[in-house]
Amino acid sequence: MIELKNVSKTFTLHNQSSAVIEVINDVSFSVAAGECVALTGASGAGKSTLMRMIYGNYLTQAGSICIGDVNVVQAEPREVIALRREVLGYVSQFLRVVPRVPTLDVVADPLRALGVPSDDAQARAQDLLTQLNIPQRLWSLSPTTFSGGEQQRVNIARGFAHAYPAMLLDEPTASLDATNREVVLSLIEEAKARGCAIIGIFHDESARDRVCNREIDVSAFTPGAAA
Ligand SMILES: Nc1ncnc2c1ncn2[C@@H]1O[C@H](COP(=O)(O)OP(=O)(O)OP(=O)(O)O)[C@@H](O)[C@H]1O
Repeated sequence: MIELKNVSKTFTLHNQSSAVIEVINDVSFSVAAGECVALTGASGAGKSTLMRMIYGNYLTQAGSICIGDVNVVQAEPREVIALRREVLGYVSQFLRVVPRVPTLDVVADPLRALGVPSDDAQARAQDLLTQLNIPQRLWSLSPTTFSGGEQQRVNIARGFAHAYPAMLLDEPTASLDATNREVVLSLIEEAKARGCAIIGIFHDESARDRVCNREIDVSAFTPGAAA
């Protein structure tokens, strides 16, 4: 479902004498439907950079990154937008929302964008918010004033609303209490069971051991670090 072939990345710092930093050199791996793969490696190894490349936020200088039949490296912006709407979900650590949109709509909107009837989208959003212990009195409010943990849970609810065939998870259990961490791990297990291919960064080792089928140590592809 997700296939990286000979992927490399450099950053050029235009404001610092055009210094070129090589971050990732020649990564190849694939993730099958129903599999969860953890990206590991020391801080600065390039885990987040690789996730952003897969999501199409960062340019990739060499190689191919295929999600289904779309190569993100060469895709047109409109193809990347369609891919993100239908195929590739991304749960980052932080919620980014339009101000004044109620929490229920924040969670239901990805489904409505896919043409799911509004009532069904709302029912799914209510179910996820209930599972993630967001009190009903907060559903009609914008999450912009919510606590950090509440915002993270709204973000997870939104990320899991649609049954994406592939997902990227950046520290999905960070700063959650034990009860909500358990809910998130169950959502990941459910996604795997329905065939979702997942790549995640998990600093929480026991979470990683529980949901991930294997690990890829990104430091092995960091120029200079492997020596
Ligand atoms: N936009 C950028 N411009 C220049 N260099 C960058 C940029 N983003 C990341 N880097 C560099 O790429 C390297 C990898 O960073 P990255 O954030 O991917 O590491 P990481 O493995 O996710 O680290 P952590 O576990 O600390 O989050 C670092 O040396 C970082 O300074």
